[in-house]
Amino acid sequence: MMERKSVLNGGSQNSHAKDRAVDLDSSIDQCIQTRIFKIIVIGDSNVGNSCINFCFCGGGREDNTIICYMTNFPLDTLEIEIDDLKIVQVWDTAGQERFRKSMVEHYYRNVHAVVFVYDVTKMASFDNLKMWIQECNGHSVSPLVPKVLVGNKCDLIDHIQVPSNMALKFADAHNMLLFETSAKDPKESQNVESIFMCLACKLKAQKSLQYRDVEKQEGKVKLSQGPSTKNSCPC
Ligand SMILES: Nc1nc2c(ncn2[C@@H]2O[C@H](COP(=O)(O)OP(=O)(O)OP(=O)(O)O)[C@@H](O)[C@H]2O)c(=O)[nH]1
Repeated sequence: MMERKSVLNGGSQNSHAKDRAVDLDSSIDQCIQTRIFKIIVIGDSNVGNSCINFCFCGGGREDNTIICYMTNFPLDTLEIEIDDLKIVQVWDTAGQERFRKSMVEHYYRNVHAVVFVYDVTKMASFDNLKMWIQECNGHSVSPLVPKVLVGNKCDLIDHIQVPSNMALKFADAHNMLLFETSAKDPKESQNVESIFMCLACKLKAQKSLQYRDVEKQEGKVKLSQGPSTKNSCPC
């Protein structure tokens, strides 16, 4: 919260001045609250990117701390609000290669977090992760940008080709957390949620750091976040 004392002190100020000060405060607060993060979901066509997004968005959430809605053009976009964060998640549409290539620059620009997805029943989709990581790095996505690895379709237990320990090794080597999920099995939907909650946590932590930087640089406008009272980070 922004410190308000310096603006509101001075008993002779009339109520209009106070109202203006409060307006200023709330517009700054609003500015903070609508900070937008862009998360991209990358992986071979058919691994389940869209289903994962839909599962998270439409998965029958009982609380109302997360609000999400989708648009379809030019890319599918999912907006998620978590506490005071607004997260924008964008993913490839229908695996259309021609479309993807023409949008690729736009896709990677100003990204805040990356989710790499493979299909646990298709070794090729796991092998191709190297190519996706290369493409991501080739578009100057900073190593500091949080990245997670998701093995989807783990409900198809009789068809699993990518063993967990192999995926874990890969995730470790690339400094990522691994989530094994199913966008189809409701019992696994918690894991889908954990992916985005984990990223939200990381992004929130980064945001706190940025606030402290502002605090240091600008003595007058003091932006700081109080310590979190509950830790809902699943990672
Ligand atoms: N069994 C199972 N099927 C899944 C799962 N997730 C997705 N699918 C199915 O896999 C197929 C592809 O899912 P999509 O979400 O469209 O995959 P995508 O990665 O978005 O594919 P593109 O749109 O081509 O990029 C669909 O038939 C889904 O129903 C899962 O967790 N388990």
